[in-house]
Amino acid sequence: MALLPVAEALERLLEGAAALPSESVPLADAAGRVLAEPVAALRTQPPFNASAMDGYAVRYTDVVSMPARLSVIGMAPAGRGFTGSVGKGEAVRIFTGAPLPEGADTVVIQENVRDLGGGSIEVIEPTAQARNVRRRGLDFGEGDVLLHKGRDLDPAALSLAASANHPSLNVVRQPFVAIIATGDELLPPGSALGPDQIISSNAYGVAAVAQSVGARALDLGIAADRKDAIAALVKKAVKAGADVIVTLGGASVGDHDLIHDVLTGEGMQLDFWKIAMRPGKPLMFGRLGDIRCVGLPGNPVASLVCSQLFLKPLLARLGGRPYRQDIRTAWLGSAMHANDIRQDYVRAVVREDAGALVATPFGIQDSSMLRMLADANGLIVREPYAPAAEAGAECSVLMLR
Ligand SMILES: Nc1nc2c(c(=O)[nH]1)N[C@H]1C(S)=C(S)[C@@H](COP(=O)(O)OP(=O)(O)OC[C@H]3O[C@@H](n4cnc5c(N)ncnc54)[C@H](O)[C@@H]3O)O[C@H]1N2
Ligand code: MOO
Repeated sequence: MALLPVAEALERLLEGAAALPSESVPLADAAGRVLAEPVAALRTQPPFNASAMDGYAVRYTDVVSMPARLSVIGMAPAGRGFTGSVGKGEAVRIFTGAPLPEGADTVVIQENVRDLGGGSIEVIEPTAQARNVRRRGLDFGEGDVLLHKGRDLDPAALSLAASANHPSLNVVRQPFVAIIATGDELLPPGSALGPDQIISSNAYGVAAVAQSVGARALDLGIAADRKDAIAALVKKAVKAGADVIVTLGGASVGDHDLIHDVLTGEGMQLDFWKIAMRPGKPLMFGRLGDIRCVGLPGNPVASLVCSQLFLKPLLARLGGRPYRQDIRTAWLGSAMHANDIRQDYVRAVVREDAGALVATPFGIQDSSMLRMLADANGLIVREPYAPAAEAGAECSVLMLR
């Protein structure tokens, strides 16, 4: 099978990927979710003309000339408005958030009032009409559309929805990813390893990639290099309701690379397998009914770079989130060789130098080397057959952090 260009692979992987159906969640569980529909206000806020300060509700015409002596006829704390009316020469003691009593149109802050005792006050500083009053509906009116479909429910959006009297919200269902590692050589972190064994590391990074775009990840553990063992975990993923099944390893051409056979045996229709990319050549993609199957290469760096380039945009789409890779222009910090047929993603340190970005690739790029990926903050993207480039030449960098 010819190697598929990266852009075409991404296009095929994203084909038909749209926001999943909505579900209603209580506000307390809605942080970070994506609105499936607009949110309109179920009430007006504030619902009445309200005092913005602690002080005295007065008639402006009474406090035009200073000092102005007024008699206090009642009290209006927040939550318990004064039911009478403020007449000429009268004031009501009022607190922040309380409804402005009938008759009054202005609030004088208490710092500008002298208490004369016996229910009398003297206003000693001039004020403006309607000062310290929040008009009814200042924030929003009933029926106003406050939040649009697709809005990420950040702190302000959540408090606004609560204030608009929504106890729950319709949000896009979170994409659910099941992750299956494969390989006889793999054991989970914390294991006592035999001489031929290594730690299964990929699932942790891949799950974090999924979570970074709001997906839920279920790590189904490690299947031995046997078709029945892998098939059992694939069945488990299907039963769990996965939207996406991610397999790790076994995607290449070796005798123990069984993923393709197992997935097609379970009913997957293969879309593509093997792409013109480094790292990540053996990437596989297919559909098992509505479930998308992404076969990531086993090499740890290939697993994570493919997750960044393919899994992240796919899950973002399914989750109703816009997503764009952060690609910037930089100068090369050191020379690079001519490239071959595979689009290259080269681990690099990107730093700012006199207002410009300089990207310096690491000398070794073996796709087993995780430490260098963790040290890198960007990937220099080199087109297939890019000619050799000198230090100082312009390049594209996909920022990782
Ligand atoms: N003859 C060929 N051999 C290989 C080719 C090829 O085109 N022809 N492609 C190479 C490339 S490129 C890659 S990438 C790897 C990927 O192969 P697989 O997807 O089949 O991965 P495995 O063989 O299962 O494992 C490769 C490597 O990664 C380690 N591994 C696997 N899973 C995990 C995990 N969950 N956590 C940590 N490390 C993992 C595994 O132990 C191997 O060392 O194939 C090349 N070969
Ligand atoms: O794609 Mo592989 O990751 O080049 O080693």
